[in-house]
Amino acid sequence: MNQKISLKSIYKLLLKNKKSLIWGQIFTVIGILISVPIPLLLPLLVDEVLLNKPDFFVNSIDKLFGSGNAFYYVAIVTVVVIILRALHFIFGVINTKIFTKISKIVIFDIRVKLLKHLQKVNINEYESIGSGKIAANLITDVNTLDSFIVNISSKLITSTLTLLAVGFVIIKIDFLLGLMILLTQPTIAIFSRRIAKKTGELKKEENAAIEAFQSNINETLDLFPQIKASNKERSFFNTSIDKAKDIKIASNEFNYKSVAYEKLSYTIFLFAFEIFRATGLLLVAYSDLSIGLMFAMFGYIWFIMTPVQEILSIQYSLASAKAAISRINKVLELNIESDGEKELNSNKVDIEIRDLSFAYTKEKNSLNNINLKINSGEKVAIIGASGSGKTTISQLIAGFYAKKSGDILYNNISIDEISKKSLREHIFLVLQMPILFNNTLRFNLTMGEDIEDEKIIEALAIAELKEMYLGLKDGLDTVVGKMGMRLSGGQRQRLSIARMVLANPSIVIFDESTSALDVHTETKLFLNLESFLEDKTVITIAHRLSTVKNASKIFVLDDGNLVQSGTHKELEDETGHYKEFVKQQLTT
Ligand SMILES: Nc1ncnc2c1ncn2[C@@H]1O[C@H](COP(=O)(O)OP(=O)(O)OP(=O)(O)O)[C@@H](O)[C@H]1O
Repeated sequence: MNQKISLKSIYKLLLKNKKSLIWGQIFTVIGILISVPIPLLLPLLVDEVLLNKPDFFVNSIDKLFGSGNAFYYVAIVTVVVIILRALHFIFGVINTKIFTKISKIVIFDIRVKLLKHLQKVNINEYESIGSGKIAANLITDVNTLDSFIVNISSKLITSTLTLLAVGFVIIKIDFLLGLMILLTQPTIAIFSRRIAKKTGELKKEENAAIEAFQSNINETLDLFPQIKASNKERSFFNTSIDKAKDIKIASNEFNYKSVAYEKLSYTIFLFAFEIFRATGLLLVAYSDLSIGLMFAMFGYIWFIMTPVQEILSIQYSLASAKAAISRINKVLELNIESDGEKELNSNKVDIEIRDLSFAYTKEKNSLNNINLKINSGEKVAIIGASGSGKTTISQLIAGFYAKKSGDILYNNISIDEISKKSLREHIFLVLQMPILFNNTLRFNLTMGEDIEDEKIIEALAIAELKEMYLGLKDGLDTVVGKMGMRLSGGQRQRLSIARMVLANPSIVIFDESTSALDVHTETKLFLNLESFLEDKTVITIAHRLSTVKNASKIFVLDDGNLVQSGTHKELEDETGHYKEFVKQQLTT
């Protein structure tokens, strides 16, 4: 079972980069030590130079470089401040580089973990979440974790230490004003956050309106020909106009209110700032706070804004990280495909299905207690009404879905004990609607395997595609388009058959794989395939009597149950579904 992720496991992943983490923290502390005195330096010159009360700075400069006039002292301290700011910038960059790198390593580990898990997930489990959500987990949720990791690994420690250092300095300068600033700033920051949350809700509403419009317009444009054909363009476009109207309302609300809220929180900060300034002035007037230190205090009010905001933002970042972790874990919780170790060593594979049941959902079984045998080299057919379970049984034989109960045996080895890789090397499922990659014809035929062009063209000829291939300017390098859009349904089916020829499996399952072909092409195709399929086991799911008739065994499914089996001759006179099927075919 794949281990889920948690804050603890992320912490452990972070600790894997201990050395970098320690270096990062050392640079953090150096950066703080450099930055905290900055707001103090120039304001102190007010007292020491302008008000002529030389103290630590003037005395130190005199001792080190000799004495001078006001310009001389101000120039030296300004140069020092600029150097300190430059150093702070450099350490900040180094810090960001270290922590970003650590975070990217951790995030990469999480993505690999997810991808490795997905690779082994059961198809039915995978379908329960859907590709859209899985992609969102891999991209958005992992990105949320990324910013969380950067926040906790760098900002949390930097901000806390900065706040402690500044807190110490301002309380030391003046206890009352220092305490006031330390208590008021977070209160204002919390208030601003609340306001930001409201803005966030308005933004969400705007986004929802945009998404609704986007999905509506996408569908309308995708289905435009059908909409036109049913003379419904006016009603569809009116719905789009309504959705556009929703954007207008939501956008208007968000845009003006977000600016108003932002200005409100800034104004409240300015109120507090003015109160601090007034307190500072009074402290200068009625106590021993110097004018220079008062200015320094004003500087620290601005200075601590960032760390306070950052510490508060971690709380939100933590909440979104927790939500992202739980969504990512939903993917990691998906059951993985059972995989055995036994290999199918022979090209002759007998299949036996024993008491097999399967369900896509909890409510209903799609297959009930199926028992059947298919010997190596046999050509069998499966028929049944739509939804009777034909595709399901073929997918189970090919090992795509996990059975609910019973067993499938290949040369007497249970499906649970066989390696899925070995099983799929022996079985090829030719689907009715093959999915193609937005890649070249060559890639779609070989799936990236290195196969000589001659062999590929031979397979195309067997699949009755040579003529189409000869007409392609770029030959095998022609891009067939997303989902094979540039090929007709019949060409896609034949391409899948050519893929099967190249894969050369022992068992071939045709799941209505020639349904889009005309009878003439279908006949030619099966004539071409005859010698290729001679020694192979062939399971054909078909609706046409002509395809089924010559099978050595016909299995008839009805609502997930195997209701009849035998040859055409045996079944045609037997009362039951097959007789009905033959009658229906003859009348149509
Ligand atoms: N991915 C799925 N999730 C949930 N139910 C499914 C899924 N695929 C098929 N089913 C259901 O399982 C039952 C059997 O479907 P299956 O596709 O095997 O039928 P079929 O005989 O191949 O039908 P058709 O001839 O129309 O292709 C149906 O009731 C169908 O609705």
